[in-house]
Amino acid sequence: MRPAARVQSAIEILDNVIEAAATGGPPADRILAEWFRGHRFAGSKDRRAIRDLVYDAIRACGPVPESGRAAMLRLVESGLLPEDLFDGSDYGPAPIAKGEGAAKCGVAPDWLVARLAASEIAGPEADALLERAPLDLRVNALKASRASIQLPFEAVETDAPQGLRLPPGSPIEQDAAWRDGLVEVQDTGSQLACIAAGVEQGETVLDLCAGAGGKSLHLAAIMKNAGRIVASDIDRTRLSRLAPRAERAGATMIETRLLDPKKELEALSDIAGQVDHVFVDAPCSGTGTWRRKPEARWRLTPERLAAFSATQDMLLDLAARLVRPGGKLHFVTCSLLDEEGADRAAAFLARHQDWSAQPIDLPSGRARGVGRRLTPYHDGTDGFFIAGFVSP
Ligand SMILES: C[S@@+](CC[C@H](N)C(=O)[O-])C[C@H]1O[C@@H](n2cnc3c(N)ncnc32)[C@H](O)[C@@H]1O
Repeated sequence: MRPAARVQSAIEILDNVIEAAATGGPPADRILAEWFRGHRFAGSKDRRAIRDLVYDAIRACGPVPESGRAAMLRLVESGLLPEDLFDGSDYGPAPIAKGEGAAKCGVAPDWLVARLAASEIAGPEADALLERAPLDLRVNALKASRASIQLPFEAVETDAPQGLRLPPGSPIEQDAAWRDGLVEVQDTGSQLACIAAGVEQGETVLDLCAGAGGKSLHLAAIMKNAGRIVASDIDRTRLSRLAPRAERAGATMIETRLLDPKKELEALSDIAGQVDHVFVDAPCSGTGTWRRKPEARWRLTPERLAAFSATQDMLLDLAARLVRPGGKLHFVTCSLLDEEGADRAAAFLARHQDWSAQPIDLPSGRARGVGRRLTPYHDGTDGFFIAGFVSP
């Protein structure tokens, strides 16, 4: 494809990304994958170039752009794309009209920039939310160790005990080490959140919002497969991905429970008040993962954010009913907003005055309220908030 045709393709894809953000449609990576499936003539170099154009444009536009073309013009205005590619050629974009405006640049929509600033994420802390994320691995201690694993990529050790960082785009999923379950793709921040929980061998642990089990697998490795992990979620599709992953990883201690929304306690009533440690990796806005999903900031609204906070409160209260006397509860979100972090932890303690906060002992991050916060700028990880509580 000619460079101008690639730009026009990126414009069309961006139109779909913008529409999906407004209507709750698929994320950008799925829209790209679908477009490539329908346009087989695009070779691997075309695909890479188009993907880069789309993601560069998403990162460059703070508020939702009016159109894919306006988003692409933002790249021209910022000096990241030559103007002469808008040449009006066959399959290329029409020439830039006099006075035609580019979309607004910035970190996020204005309301969200203000909320981030109120949570002390501004300047370089805010800019770092849109950098490209590295590719982090966790060596699966059930099958291998960081000291002895051999990988065909240059890898550097991270702050997580079994963490490795590879050059972005390393095709790890084609490597035997990944296929045989010796390594898992897991951001360092996510690894540190599991380490911070301090689960121990022999315990009964509930991973209340387990999703596809990224953290359940890590908790099983920390516990050396000794004890019991109940992994629950309301999302059947995500939860169904856990069993094959656990098998690959050799994690034999995990059982899954599908929950009914609003009736979560019913499916967990047999372990209510008996769990040594409940881990709540709560659903959130994902402001800490914009490096991987930059279009997520176009999807968020003040109403959706308030709904996430309410769900987090509900899940924390539910978790408190499941923990045994003297047991522990850890609350984690991949958000940098206090309304999904320090404020939720403080509100929990205000509602449960007989519980106490447990300090988070980590080499990375900084104290935030009663918990700890990791940020892309300060820690080079996805953004996370982690708080711990002990039951009376
Ligand atoms: C941040 S994700 C979890 C990611 C997962 N722990 C991992 O490490 O891959 C949050 C999860 O919470 C789940 N969730 C949302 N509402 C829930 C509820 N009421 N009860 C349990 N899980 C819920 C979502 O389906 C989603 O999978």
